[in-house]
Parts: sequence; C-alpha cells; structure tokens
Amino acid sequence: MDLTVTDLAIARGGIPVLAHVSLTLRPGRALVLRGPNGIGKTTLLRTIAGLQPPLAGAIGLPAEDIAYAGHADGLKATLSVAENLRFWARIFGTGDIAAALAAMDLKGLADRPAHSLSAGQKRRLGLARLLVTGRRFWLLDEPTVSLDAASVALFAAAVRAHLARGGAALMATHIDLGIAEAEVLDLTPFRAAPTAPAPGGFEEAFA
Ligand SMILES: Nc1ncnc2c1ncn2[C@@H]1O[C@H](COP(=O)(O)OP(=O)(O)OP(=O)(O)O)[C@@H](O)[C@H]1O
Repeated sequence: MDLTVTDLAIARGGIPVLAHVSLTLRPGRALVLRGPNGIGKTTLLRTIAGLQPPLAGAIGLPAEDIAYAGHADGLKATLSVAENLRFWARIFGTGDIAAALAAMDLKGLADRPAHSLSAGQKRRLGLARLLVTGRRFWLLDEPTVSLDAASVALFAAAVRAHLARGGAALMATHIDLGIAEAEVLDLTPFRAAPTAPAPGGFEEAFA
C-alpha cells in the first residue's frame, strides 16, 4: 500500500501554511521535503503522522503504518540505551534490538543511561528506535541534526536498508543525505495564500 496525500491544506497555530499538497510515497522509495525555513515541512510531517488534523484534503494510510521521528528525541532519560530500545520494541510488539544497536553503532553505549549521552548519541538512539518499530513508513524531521559525518553515513545506510526491505521514508532535511535514489519535493509552490485581513483591520478584529 502507498502513502498518498491528496490536495492537503494545513495550518500551524491557526494560520494556513500550505495548500494543495499532493504526493505519493511507494514502498521502497524515499522522498525528501525541501523548502525555506517556516514553509511548513514540520507541519506537513506532523499532519501526515496524525498528530494534527488537516484543514482539507486526504491522507491515505493508517497511522499504524507510520513511525514518526520529530525534533524531540522522546527518550526515557533514566533508562539505559538498551532499555530504551527494549521499551519501544515492547510497545511496537517487536523483539530484537541487536540489529538496531548495531545499525546506529550503539553497542558500546548499550548500558549507558540515556541522560548521559551526547546530543549526537541521543539522536542516534532516537533513530535506532525507528528500527524496532517494525513500521514501513518512516516520517523523519531533520533526522541528522547533531550527527557527525560518520553517523550521517550510518543513518543513510539504515534508510537504504529500510528501502531495500520494502520500507519507505519521507524526510525533511536541509542536507544531502547521499541517498541518490531519493526524490525531492520542494514545498515552496504550495505556500498558502495569506488570509484576508478581518473587516475593519487589525484593531477592530482584536478589540
Ligand atoms: N508552535 C507553533 N505555533 C504557531 N506557529 C508555529 C509553531 N511552530 C511553527 N509555527 C509556524 O508555522 C509555520 C510552519 O512552520 P514549520 O515548523 O512547519 O516549518 P519548517 O518548514 O519545518 O521550518 P524549518 O525549516 O525552520 O524547520 C511557520 O510560519 C512557523 O513560524
């Protein structure tokens, strides 16, 4: 089954951000969302992940097929790296954390409490969590923030392996991940038209 977005209109803080966005993401494919700061990449990902409703349009894919990794890493600070992954593996009904530890080079940190990790190590753990979800459609918001070059390469390899297994990835990122087969969607043309000012102007509207 594909992830389909049809004629989507979305808002943030009550203000329309994007309109008429349509896209299709097929298993085995990656799509990179591009556009200037504030265009609405995060808002689009949050909407597709089911974290906020769209203003209009349709999203064709059950939320249970989606794993979302946003800006917050969502780690349990007092649990170790391995315990964090086991926790998520249980939530998602999967078992094996060894492959996730290996994929993001976390074996040597497995017993360290999450709160003691560096920013990049925390990010690697957050991304390793994707691997234990067992979900096919990954929605990733700036996944490489804080990662060094070696970790970006590890992450790109994990995404490629996911695609090869029939997974798919929709990613907002400003950097080139080196995933040559990824398609790019520039959201700039979909910027929503500014809303009309209220009759009587600002002062009347807020009087
Ligand atoms: N919590 C919020 N409340 C109200 N408005 C917000 C909030 N977060 C973001 N916005 C606004 O919503 C619009 C879209 O923001 P969004 O974060 O989706 O953009 P983005 O393309 O992901 O940006 P960036 O590249 O800077 O991460 C922007 O105009 C932004 O100022």
